[in-house]
Amino acid sequence: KFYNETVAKAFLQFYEHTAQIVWNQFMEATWNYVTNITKKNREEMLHKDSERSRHMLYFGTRARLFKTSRFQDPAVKRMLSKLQTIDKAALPQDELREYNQLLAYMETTYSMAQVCLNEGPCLPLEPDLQEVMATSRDQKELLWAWQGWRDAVGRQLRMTFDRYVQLSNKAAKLNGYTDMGALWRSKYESDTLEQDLEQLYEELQPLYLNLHAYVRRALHRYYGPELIDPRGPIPAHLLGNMWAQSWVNILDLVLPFPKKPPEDITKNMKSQHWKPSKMFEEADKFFISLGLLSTPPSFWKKSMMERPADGREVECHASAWDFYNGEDFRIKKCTEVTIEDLLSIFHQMGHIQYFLQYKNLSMIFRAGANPAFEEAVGSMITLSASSHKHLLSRGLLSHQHQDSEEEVNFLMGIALEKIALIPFAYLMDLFRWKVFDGTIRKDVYNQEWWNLRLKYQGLCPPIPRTEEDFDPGAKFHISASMPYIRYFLSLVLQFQFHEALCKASGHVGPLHRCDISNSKMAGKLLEDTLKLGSSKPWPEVLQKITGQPEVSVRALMTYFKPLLNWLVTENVRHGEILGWPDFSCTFEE
Ligand SMILES: C[C@H](NC(=O)O)C(=O)O
Ligand SMILES: [Zn+2]
Repeated sequence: KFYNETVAKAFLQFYEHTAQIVWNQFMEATWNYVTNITKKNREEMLHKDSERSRHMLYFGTRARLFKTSRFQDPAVKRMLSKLQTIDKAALPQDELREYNQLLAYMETTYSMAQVCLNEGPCLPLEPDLQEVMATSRDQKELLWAWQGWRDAVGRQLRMTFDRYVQLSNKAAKLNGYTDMGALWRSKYESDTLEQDLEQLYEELQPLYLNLHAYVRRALHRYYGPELIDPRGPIPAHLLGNMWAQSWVNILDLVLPFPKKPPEDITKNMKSQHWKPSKMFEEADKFFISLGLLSTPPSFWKKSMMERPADGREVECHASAWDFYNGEDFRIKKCTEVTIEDLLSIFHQMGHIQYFLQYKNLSMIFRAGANPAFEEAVGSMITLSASSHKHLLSRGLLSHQHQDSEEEVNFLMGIALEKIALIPFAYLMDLFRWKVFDGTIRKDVYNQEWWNLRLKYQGLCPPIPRTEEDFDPGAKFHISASMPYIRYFLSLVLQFQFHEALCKASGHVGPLHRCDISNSKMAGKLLEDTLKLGSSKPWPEVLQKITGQPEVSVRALMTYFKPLLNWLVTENVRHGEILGWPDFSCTFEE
C-alpha cells in the first residue's frame, strides 16, 4: 500500500497527461465510425477502445494501492476513488473484444435499420418513420411503422442482448458490484437512490394519471371505441412517437381549446428559410446572452448537423461530444427544420456548455455532478427557449398576447413532452436493473417489458407480442447500452434549475412565462454550478444552484399547476376514471 499523498499527486499527474491523449484518440475514432459506418472505421474504433481500456486498467488497478484514509486533500481522495471503477475494462482481453463487438453490433443494427414498403423505398427511422409516427392519423399506417421497426431492430437484438447482459454483469462483478445495474446506480453516490426515485415517481403520479385520462378521452373521440377503451390502457402506436415517450405530435388531437390553436412554429421556421446551421446559431446566441461561453470555431467545422447527402451510413441519434483536449467539442444530429429539432438542439448545446465550463478541470472531473445534471442543463434552457415570450422575441411567433385559454393550450404542449416522459424514463432502467439482477429472466424479457409499460405508462401493444420479439431493443439507449434514469431525474431537476435561474434573473409572475435569456445574473449562477463538473458530491452542487440539497418536484408542480387544475376539472366533468382498471390489452380482430 502507498501512504504518501505526494506520490498520489504525481500518479494523478501522470494519469492526466496520458489520459488526454488516449481519450482524445478514442473519441476521434468513435466519431469517425458513427459518422461514417464502415468496417475499417469499426476496426479502428475497436482498436482505440481497447487502448483506452488498457489505460483504464493500468491506472484503475494502481489507484487501489493508495491508502487514502489519512490524505489531506479531498480532491485527491475523490479522484483516486473515481479512477477505481473501470467498467468493461476489467474484463479479460478476449471477453472485452467480444463485448465491444456485440456493443457495436447492437448500436449499428439500430442505426442502419430500415422498414421497406411492399414495392419501393425502404424508410430509415430518422426522419421517415419518425415522420409517419408523428403525422399519420391512419392507425393501420401507424401500426405498419410501429411493427416494422420492431421487426427490423428489436428482433435482431434479442440473442445478442442476453450475452450482453452476461458480460456486463461479469464486468460489474470485477469492479466490485453485484451486477451492472448496481454499477450504473453507483454514479449517483446514494444508497437510497431507488427509494428516492420511487418517491419522486409517486409524487408525479397524479399529474400523469390526469394527463393520461384526458388524452385517452380525446383519442377515444378521434379513433372510436373499437380502438380505445376509456377505462383501459392506450394502444402504444397512437401517441405520435415510436416509443410513446413524447406525445407532442398529437397536440392537435388533444388541444384543450381547439378554437385557439397555437401558431405552427415549424411553418414559420420554414417560411423564414431557417437552415440547420441557423438553428445551432440560435442556441449558441442564447448561451452568449447569458454571458456564458460560445462554441469555438472547430465546433462549426467539425460537427455533423445534417444527415450526410453522400449516402454514408451514420448514426442519427443526436448526441454531444467532448474530445477531451479543451478545444474540440461537437454535436452529431440529423437535423430537420422543425421546432422539435430546434428544442433538441438547445438540449444538445446544454451538454456542450457543460463541456466548455469544466474543460480546465482534471480529466477525472470532466463530467456532470451526476448524469442527470448533464441532461438537465440543456432541457432547462429549453424551458426558456420554448416560452411564448422568447419565441415572440425571436420572431418565431407573431401574435403578442396569450390569454388564459391559450396558456392552457401552451402548457398542454409542454406537458405532452415532459409529463408523458415521466413513466417511460422511469421504467427504462427499472427493466434493465431487473434484467441485470436476474429478476427478469431471458425467456420472459418481452412480456416483462410490456408488464412495465402497462403498469407505469398505461399502454398496450397494438398487436399481440411474443418472446420472438424484443421490443425494448427498438429503443436507441438499450441498443447503445446507455443508462436512462438520468432523463427521469432530469425531468425533476430541470424545473428546480429553471425556478432558481428565473429567480436569479428577477423574473416575477408564473414560472411557465419565465425566459432567462439576456440575464447575466442567471448566467453567473449557472456558470458557477457547471464549472464544478463532478468534483463535488451532487447535493452540494444542487445546493449551490437552488439553495437546497434535495431533489424536489415542487418546482415542476408549480410550473404545471394551471394545467393540472384545468385537467382535474375537465376529468371530473367527464367522470373520467384515472388509471386503467380494464387492464387487459385487447386486440382489433
Ligand atoms: C429523452 C432522450 N433524449 C436523448 O437521448 O437525447 C431520448 O431521446 O430518448
Ligand atoms: Zn442529453
